Formats: sequence, structure tokens, C-alpha cells
Amino acid sequence: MALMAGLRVPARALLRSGCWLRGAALAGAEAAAGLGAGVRRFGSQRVLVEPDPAAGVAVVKLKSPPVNSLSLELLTELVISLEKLDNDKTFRGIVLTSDLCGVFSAGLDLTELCGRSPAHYAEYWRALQELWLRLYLSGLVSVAAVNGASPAGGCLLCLSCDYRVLADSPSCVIGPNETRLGIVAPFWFKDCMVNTVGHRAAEQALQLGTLFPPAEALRVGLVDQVVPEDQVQSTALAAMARWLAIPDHARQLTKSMMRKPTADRLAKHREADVQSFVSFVSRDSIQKALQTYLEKLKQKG
Ligand SMILES: CCCCC/C=C\CCCC/C=C/C(=O)SCCNC(=O)CCNC(=O)[C@H](O)C(C)(C)COP(=O)(O)OP(=O)(O)OC[C@H]1O[C@@H](n2cnc3c(N)ncnc32)[C@H](O)[C@@H]1OP(=O)(O)O
Repeated sequence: MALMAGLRVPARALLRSGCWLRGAALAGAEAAAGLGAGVRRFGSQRVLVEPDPAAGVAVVKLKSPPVNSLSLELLTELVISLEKLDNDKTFRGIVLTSDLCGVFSAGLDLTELCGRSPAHYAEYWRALQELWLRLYLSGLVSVAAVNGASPAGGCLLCLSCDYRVLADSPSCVIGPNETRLGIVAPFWFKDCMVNTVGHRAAEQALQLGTLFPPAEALRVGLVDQVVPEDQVQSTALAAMARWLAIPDHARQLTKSMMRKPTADRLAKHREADVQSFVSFVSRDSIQKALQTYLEKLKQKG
């Protein structure tokens, strides 16, 4: 651990901030990359939005160190950014990626699921539902540029996009590892898996809590392309161009036809789903399992 301004900052987070420094250096080259003069980045503390109005595309970067775990704050900020982009006619597509090195998203923030009140669990779960419904049904083309590990809730974020490009690195594992923590993916995560990889592959991956390395993720269809790490974003933007070649109204109606029945299963039973989560996560046995897992993670660090 390093001490900075009285805050305990993990050394790994400082290392990862090397990515941000690189990002800052790259900012000067934004014009060349398509961010012209007068085009401003926006967003919030944990979500950076890099707009390219000429292309109608915004790159949305998660930047909640050390591992982009989905805290209540990150969920809320992401929903707000997506809502803003969805409602702005300038934009037709988003690329969702991570501003951190080596991690796309560590999934649900386990500190939100441990030792909190039932009211907190309910608020947290509603925020997760909100994010999933918004991203899954967004009229924007969504391409996930998965430049790091993406377990469980991180995988759900990727599956909610229209297209996935994964970095070809052994650390870039992706998949539904919930059962390994002793917890269960919600039915809407299961539905997303089934819709993407088919029933048999989803059943195996969900039961075994499989984290797929890149080549395997491509083989089962969990991701659409695997490319060298430094080509993830450019490949995502090239894929975006192909999707944007299709007229929005036709693509959006088709997307809705494909996805609405799945989303409606949750939309019609949101409160029951919240109560089911709260009662599950409040069990002593689940609290113990989550605490043990978190402690192991911390010891590993
Ligand atoms: C029947 C009714 C059903 C209702 C539903 C019931 C249950 C709901 C379950 C819902 C589904 C759950 C989905 C989830 O997303 S659960 C979270 C799963 N995520 C993981 O297992 C990932 C754990 N993390 C890792 O594997 C690694 O951290 C990594 C992402 C591969 C990155 O590795 P590395 O770069 O080596 O970083 P560290 O492991 O050293 O971690 C750095 C610090 O970050 C803390 N950390 C990591 N992950 C999380 C997390 N998910 N939440 C909170 N904190 C996390 C880690 O402890 C380190 O902290 P430290 O610096 O203080 O030591």
C-alpha cells in the first residue's frame, strides 16, 4: 500500500494510474484521433465520456479504481451517462470500455453485498436492474471494448452490449463465476447468457462458474472478436462503423424485437426480484461466503 494525502492507495491502483497518465498524454492527440477542437470530454467522477459528435459515437470509460467494481456510485453514474447519451440525437453509438489497465470490471462490488442493511441491498439491486434495462434496451449501438478481466457482473455488462471485442491476454478472462463465490446469477443474467451462447453452453458455464480465457470465450460465442490488446478500441470502432451503416429505425426495431421479451421478464417483476435478492444475500451462510471470498481477495493483494 502507498500513502497519498492521508488516503490508503493500493500500489496496484497507482500502477494502473499509469494508464491514466498515458491517457492524459494521448489527450493531446485527440484531434488526430477524431476529438476535434471544441469537442469536450464529459462524464462524472467514475465514468468518462469521450464524444466524437462527427461520427455520432461516444467512448464511455469506466474509471473506478482499483478494479471498476460496480459500486452503487458507479452504477448510478453509468445510468446517468447512458441516459444522457440515449437522449442526445448527436449520438448513435457507444463504445463501453475501461480506463484502467488489466481490468474491464470486477463485477458487483462485494462490499455493497456484505454487512449492509436490507434497505441498502434493495437500493443497490434496483440500481443494478436499472443499469441492465437501460443498456440492454438502449437504442444506441453498444460495443464493448473489453480490455481486461470481466467476471460475473462485468460479463453481464458486456453481454448487454450489441457486440463484444476482447483483448487477447491471459488475464482477460470473462464469464459468470458467481457459483464459485457461493452465489447465484439472477434469472436475467442467465437469460442474457442463454441468448448469447445457447442453453447448453450457458448451463455449463453458469453451473461451473466458468471464467473463459479469450480463445475459449470466442469459441463459445461469449465474445465476437479477440484481438491484440492495443487494437481493442480501434477494432470496436471499426465494428461500430459496420453497425452504424444500418438505418437506425430498422436496427432499433429489430433489437427491440429480439430483446424486449427478455427485458420484460424483469421489468414486470422488478420488485419481486429485489425482494428475492435481499432475502438471499441477507442469509448468514451467504454473508459468510462473501466475507470469506473478499478476505481471500484482499490477502492475495
Ligand atoms: C435465488 C435468488 C437469486 C438472487 C440473486 C442472488 C445473488 C446475487 C448475485 C449476483 C451476481 C453477482 C455478480 C458479481 O459480480 S459478484 C462479483 C464477482 N467478481 C469477482 O469474483 C472478481 C473478484 N476480483 C478478481 O478476481 C480480481 O480482483 C480481478 C478483477 C481479476 C483483478 O485482479 P487484480 O488486478 O490482481 O486486483 P486484486 O485482486 O488485487 O484486487 C484489487 C483490490 O480490489 C478488491 N476487489 C476486487 N474485486 C472486487 C469486487 N468484486 N468487489 C469489491 N472489491 C473487489 C480486492 O479486494 C483488492 O482490494 P485491496 O486493494 O483492498 O486488497
